[in-house]
Amino acid sequence: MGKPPNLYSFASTDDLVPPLRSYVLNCQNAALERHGKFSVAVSGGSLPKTLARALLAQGDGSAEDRVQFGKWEVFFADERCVPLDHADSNYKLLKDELLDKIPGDLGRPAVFPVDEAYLDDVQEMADQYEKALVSSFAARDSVKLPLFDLLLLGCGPDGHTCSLFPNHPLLRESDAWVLSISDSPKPPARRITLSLPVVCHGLKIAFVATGAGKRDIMRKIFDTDEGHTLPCGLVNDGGADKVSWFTDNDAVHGVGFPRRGSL
Ligand SMILES: O=C(O)[C@H](O)[C@@H](O)[C@H](O)[C@H](O)COP(=O)(O)O
Repeated sequence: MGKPPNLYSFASTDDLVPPLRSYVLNCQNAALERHGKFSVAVSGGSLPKTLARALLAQGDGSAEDRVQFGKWEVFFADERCVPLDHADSNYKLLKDELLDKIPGDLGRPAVFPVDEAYLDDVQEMADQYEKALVSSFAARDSVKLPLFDLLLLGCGPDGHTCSLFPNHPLLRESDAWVLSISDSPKPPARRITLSLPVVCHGLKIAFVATGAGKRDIMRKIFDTDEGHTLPCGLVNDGGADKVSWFTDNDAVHGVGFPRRGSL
């Protein structure tokens, strides 16, 4: 097993937002230096709201603290098989919370939503999304797996992440980059998701988990053997010290796993 993941904990979500911004901007700046683009995959749930707070905040005016949205490529770590303007759509969530609020002078990200033409066929939707990734990544880097500069993920109360659920056969998928699921325990049932190997391959992988509702699952993920079998635990093990958790004290109350002091 590789090095342990980094667990950061802050007094509140308010206190988590500035370090999350610094972390994302460090990833952005390193990516821009490396290849002039910043490829990000984003989940749904509570993440887009917290992310928007971090990225739309007033910066300190320095070059390093500038969000260069015009150089971002935004993909979806998972998506629900619904129209893009549906209340359940992760694209709509991100658009409402963040994309529509980006000030013009920060540039417009290139955003890659799922193709609505395939709403009737979730497997085809996954295949088409994989094709979009192939065009963006394989064409650029001729890689076996897409290398996201950063994946921004949430953690469900059962330990799921993206639309990878505990004990689901999708966890064993090792070939496809994008998978379909028709029996998601969290509604809606039909979704697409990045595969576990793609998530773990990311250059940096960040989880944001806040609130007392996450306490039990955080203890399980970090302090028990069973935690290593849960999707979030599998990402911890597969991604090792590329993984960072941004949590508040409520979420990690009683967790024995050592926290890291600062970024
Ligand atoms: O579309 C989805 O359902 C999400 O991508 C899912 O994986 C989410 O990130 C977690 O369920 C955590 O959600 P919360 O942050 O709202 O707890």
